[in-house]
Amino acid sequence: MSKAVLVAGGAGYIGAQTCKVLHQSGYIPVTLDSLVTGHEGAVKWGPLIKADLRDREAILKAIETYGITSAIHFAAFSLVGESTRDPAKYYDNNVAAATAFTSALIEGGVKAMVFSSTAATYGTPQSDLIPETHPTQPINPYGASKLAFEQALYWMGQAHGLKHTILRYFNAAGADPDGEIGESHLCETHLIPLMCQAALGKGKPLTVFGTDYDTRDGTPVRDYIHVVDLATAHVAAIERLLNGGDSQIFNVGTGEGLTVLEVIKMAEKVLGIEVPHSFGPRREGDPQALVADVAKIKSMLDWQPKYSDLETLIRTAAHWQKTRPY
Ligand SMILES: NC(=O)c1ccc[n+]([C@@H]2O[C@H](COP(=O)([O-])OP(=O)(O)OC[C@H]3O[C@@H](n4cnc5c(N)ncnc54)[C@H](O)[C@@H]3O)[C@@H](O)[C@H]2O)c1
Ligand SMILES: O=c1ccn([C@@H]2O[C@H](COP(=O)(O)OP(=O)(O)O[C@H]3O[C@H](CO)[C@@H](O)[C@H](O)[C@H]3O)[C@@H](O)[C@H]2O)c(=O)[nH]1
Repeated sequence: MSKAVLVAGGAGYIGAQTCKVLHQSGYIPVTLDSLVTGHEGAVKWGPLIKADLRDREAILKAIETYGITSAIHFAAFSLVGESTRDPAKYYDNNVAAATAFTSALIEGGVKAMVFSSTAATYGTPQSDLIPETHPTQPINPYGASKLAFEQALYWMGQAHGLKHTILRYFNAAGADPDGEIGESHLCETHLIPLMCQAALGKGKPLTVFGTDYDTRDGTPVRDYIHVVDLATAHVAAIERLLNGGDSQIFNVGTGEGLTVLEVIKMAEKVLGIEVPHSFGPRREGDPQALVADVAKIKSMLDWQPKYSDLETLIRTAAHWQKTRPY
């Protein structure tokens, strides 16, 4: 069994962390990334091939050079707001380029693939906990593009025998506990990094988007999952496929929901500093609550979150924001 895994998007936030955990688990992560939103400095645990998802020749050459038999696909655009303004950009990269990438993998004889999907495929939740069987009715082009590729992958798997695991992440957060890598998006929209930047005086005061939701304190509820726990879920998923496992969809979250104000209060306690914030209107497209039902991944992948308590999420995210080299 080859130990080399092709990681498309390995220079990004979640991809780089997964490369680190792959390396710690005895694999060789081979990153394929155009660096459109990623960072060369985040690729530390294996080679970097600077190429686009559509670069068939580069993909086939990588497969041959490193003896690759499995891949993880992180490379995508993922800004919900931008997707509503420019849906074609999202279908082009997240569906068309992803399909070209997968075709090249199949041509090169790759038999196993893990794909980064999202809770945004579900749309407005119809239950407190969202199981994988929940209806998928995305309410923005980003979620729709991820769902469209899930479906393309299903049919390509049926036609060509490509076994795949779809991981639907809830809210990725936190940073490498060793401080080597972390979240560094040029256009940052996520709560936890923006909150840490505000607290550390490195960014604008935070605006809390909406206080009139039907939740404990009026602010939206999310299921925050530490990036290291996400990374270990990918390694478990690839190992299951390499050991003959069938194609499956898994939620990746904690099963616990936290409001925006609970996150801010914990940050003030953990960091011992005030988070400057004000209250604004709801952000368009934000669902009231998104919390994963994680029974399936816990039983079938034998996976448990270890770093996703709110204190560790905030400590690691804040440490990264204080010291980050990129
Ligand atoms: N961050 C979250 O909370 C979250 C939640 C659910 C799902 N996801 C999914 O996880 C994946 C990774 O997210 P992230 O936050 O690490 O994003 P990121 O922007 O940090 O990483 C994406 C990486 O893919 C690369 N890339 C994009 N398009 C490419 C292309 N056509 N060819 C080659 N490389 C390309 C970028 O340069 C970047 O390094 C995405 O697919 C995203 O949709 C993220
Ligand atoms: O400046 C900010 C930023 C965010 N929020 C709130 O914080 C929560 C979390 O927001 P954010 O960190 O932007 O994440 P989400 O919008 O929930 O989306 C993330 O989580 C989804 C799955 O749950 C993924 O599909 C997306 O890719 C990923 O960005 C939401 O209630 C926002 O309204 C604020 O109040 N102020």
